[in-house]
Amino acid sequence: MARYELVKRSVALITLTNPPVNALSSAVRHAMAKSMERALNDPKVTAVVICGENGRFCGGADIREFAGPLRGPPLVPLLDAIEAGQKPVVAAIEGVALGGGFELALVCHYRIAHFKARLGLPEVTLGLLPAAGGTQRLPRLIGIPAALEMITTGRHLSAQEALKLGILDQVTEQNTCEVAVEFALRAVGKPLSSRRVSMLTTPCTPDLDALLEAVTMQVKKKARGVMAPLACIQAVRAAATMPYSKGIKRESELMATLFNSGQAQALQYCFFAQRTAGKWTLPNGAQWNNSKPREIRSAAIIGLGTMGRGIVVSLARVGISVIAVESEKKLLETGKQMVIGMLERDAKRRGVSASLNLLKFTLSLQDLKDVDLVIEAVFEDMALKKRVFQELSKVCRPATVLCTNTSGLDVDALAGVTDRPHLVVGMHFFSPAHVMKLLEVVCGPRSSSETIATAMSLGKRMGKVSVAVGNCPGFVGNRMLKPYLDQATFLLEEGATPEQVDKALEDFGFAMGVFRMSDLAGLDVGWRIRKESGLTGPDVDPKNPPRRRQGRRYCPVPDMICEQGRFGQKTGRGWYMYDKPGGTNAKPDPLIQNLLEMYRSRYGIQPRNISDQEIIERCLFALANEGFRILEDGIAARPEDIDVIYLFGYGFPRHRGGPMFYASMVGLERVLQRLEHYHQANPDVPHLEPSPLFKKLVACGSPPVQKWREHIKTMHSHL
Ligand SMILES: CCC[C@H](O)CC(=O)SCCNC(=O)CCNC(=O)[C@H](O)C(C)(C)COP(=O)([O-])OP(=O)([O-])OC[C@H]1O[C@@H](n2cnc3c(N)ncnc32)[C@H](O)[C@@H]1OP(=O)([O-])[O-]
Repeated sequence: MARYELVKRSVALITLTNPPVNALSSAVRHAMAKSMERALNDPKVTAVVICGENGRFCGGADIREFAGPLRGPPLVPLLDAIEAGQKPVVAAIEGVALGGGFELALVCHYRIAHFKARLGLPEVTLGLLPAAGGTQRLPRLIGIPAALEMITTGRHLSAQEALKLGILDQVTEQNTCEVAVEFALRAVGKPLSSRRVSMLTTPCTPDLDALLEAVTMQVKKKARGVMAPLACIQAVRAAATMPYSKGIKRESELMATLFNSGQAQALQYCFFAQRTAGKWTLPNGAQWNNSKPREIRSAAIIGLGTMGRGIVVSLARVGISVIAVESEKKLLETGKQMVIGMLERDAKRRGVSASLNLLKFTLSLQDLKDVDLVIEAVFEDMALKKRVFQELSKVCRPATVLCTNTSGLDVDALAGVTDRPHLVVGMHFFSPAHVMKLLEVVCGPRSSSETIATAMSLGKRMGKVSVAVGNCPGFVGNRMLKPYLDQATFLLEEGATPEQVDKALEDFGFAMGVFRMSDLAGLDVGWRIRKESGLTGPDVDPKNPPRRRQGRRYCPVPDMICEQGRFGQKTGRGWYMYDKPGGTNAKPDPLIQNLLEMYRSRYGIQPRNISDQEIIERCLFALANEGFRILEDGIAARPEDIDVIYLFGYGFPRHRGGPMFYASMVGLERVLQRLEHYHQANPDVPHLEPSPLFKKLVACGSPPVQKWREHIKTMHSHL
C-alpha cells in the first residue's frame, strides 16, 4: 500500500501502491502514517519524496470507502503531521494529483510535476468539498479567486497552468521521482516555515464579498439546487476570514453537511455508473474484457446533415481518416464548408491545428470500398436506409463494419439486407454529435461480439460515454421518452400550462423542461412519426374517439400545434413563442393558453390545480417505470446503463443520479404506491401500470440499485 525505500543514502522515497489510481484507502493511510513516522525518526533520513506507483501520484480519497464507516487513520491529522515535520518533503507528481491526492501534495513542502500531469480538486463533482485542508490551504497558496474557481468547478489543471499559478515549484519532462530526489537533497537544511502552506496568510482579495456573491450567483445558475458548490464557497470564505485552525473546523463542519446527503450519494453513484457502463456483457459470455475490437483507421459517413457533420468532426479530431458522402453536389459543398468550419473552431479552442487533411468529400459510394467502418447518417426512413445498406454491401470490402445512426429504427432489419449481418451495429449519436457525450451502441441479435467491441471502443476513442443497448423501437433513451412526454401533455389537458410543467422539471434540476426541450428539438419529427404510425392524420378512422388511440388515452394537442405550423424554435413558435425563427428566448404564448382552454371546454375537461409534486411524480415515475420494463425486456443490462443514458443524453440532473437511482432514493415502495394511484385514475394509460420487475423488487425488500441485476438475471436478454 506504500513502499518505503532509502535512496541516495539519505532520502526516504515513499511510493503509494494502490492500483489503479493509488487512492488513499484506509490501508494506504495506515501505511503512509507508518512510513512517515519511520522517515522522520530515522536519523539517516534527511529528506522525503512521496510519489505514486505506475506513473500516477494519487487519485484522492478512496470513494468506494465512503459508503462504510471510517476505518484506519483519518486523513487530516496524517497530512498535518507531514506538513509539520522537520524534514523537507517533496511531492513527485506524475499522472494525476486529484482531491485528497492534491491535498497530500499541498502539505508537502515542495511540489514537482511531470509536464503531462493533471492536478485538481474534483470533490465538488462528487457532491463533496476538499475536506483534507484543501479549501484552507489552496487559497493561502494561490489566492481566493483562483482557488474559488478550482474548488467550485472541480476543473483539472495542466502542470503548466499549476506552475503559473504558483502551485508547483517545478515542471519536468524527465523522470519526476529522480528530479524530486535531487530537489529534496538541495532542500535539506533550508528553513521550512515559509513552505508550510497552512501557515501562510491568505492574500487579500479586494471586495471579497462582491466576488463571493458573484460566484454564488454563477453556481446557482449553472447547477440549480446543487449544494456542494455553495458549501465550497462558504469554506473558501473561511480561508479568507479565519485563522487556519478555525477554518479547518469550518471545512469539516461543511463537509459533514454534505457527506451523507442524497446529492453526494447520487453524484458518487454517477461516477461509478459511468465507469460500469463501458463494461458491456452478452449472455453468450462475450464481454468488454474478452472481445477484441477491430482497429479503425478509416471511416466513412453517409449523409452530411446535422448528425453526419457532427460525426465527421468527432472522428477526424481523434485522427481517423474520414470520407464524407452526400447525394447532391450542393449538399456536399454546404456540408463540407460546415464541417471545415466546425473543425477549425474546435481546433482553435483546443489550441491544436485542424486535421483537415484527414477529410475527403465525395458523391460516390464507390469511394468507400477500402474503409474500415461506415456510419450511415441519412434521413430517418427505413426504405432509404435499406437501400444504402444494400449498396454498401456491394461496394465495401467484406470486412467493413456497417453502422447505422438511427435513433430508433430496427437495426436487425438493416442487417438483414446486407451480406454481413454480423458486422452491422447501431451507433446512435445525440445531436449535436460532436458535443454530446452519449452514444447508444445498439446490438442487433446478429451483431458479433467483435463488432460490438469495435463500436464501443470507437465511441471511447471519440471521447463518448458509450452504452450497449438492445434492439427495440427507440432503444433505451427514446423508448423511455414516450411515457415521459405523454404524461407532460396529459397534464396540459388536465389544467397545467407548458411553463408550469417546465418550471417544475427545471426546479427539479433539468436544464430544460420537457416543452422547451421539445421546441429546441423540433416538434415536426414526432408529428411525422405519429402520422406514420397512424395515430394522427388522414389515416385515423373518423369513428375513433378523439382522445383515444389503439384503446389507450391519447392527447392530440401536440398534433394540433403542428397543424398550425408551430414546429418549435426553428419556426419561432411552438409550445412557446420566440422573437424570431431560430430564436432561443422562450416566452409563454397566450395563443397556447387559448388553445388549451378551448380544447378543454370542447371535451368537457374541468381544469384543476396541479401541484409540482404531481408533475414530477407523473413524469418521472412513468419514466422510471419504462426503465424497469426495459430491464425486464433485456434491452439494457443494468439500471446504471439507463441512468447514464439519461444523464448524458437527456439532461437528467446529475445530483439526482438518473431516473432509476432517483426512484430508489425516493423509495421503490413509495414510487410503486404513487404509480398505482395514478394508474387507477388513468386505467387507459398502460405506462402507468407498475411493471412486474418493479413489483418484484419491492416484494424483495427494495434492494439498492446496484443489486437489482441479481433479480433480472433470469430474464430474457437482448444484449
Ligand atoms: C477526507 C477526504 C477528503 C478528500 O478531499 C475527498 C476526496 O479525495 S474525494 C476523491 C477525489 N478524487 C476524484 O474525484 C478523482 C476520481 N477519479 C478520476 O477522476 C479518474 O478515475 C482518474 C482521472 C483518476 C483516472 O481516470 P482514468 O484513467 O480514465 O480511469 P478511470 O476513471 O476509469 O478509473 C480507473 C478505476 O479507478 C477507480 N477510481 C478512480 N478514482 C478512484 C477513487 N478516488 N477512489 C476509488 N476508486 C477510484 C475507478 O472507479 C475505476 O475503477 P474500475 O473498477 O476499473 O472501473
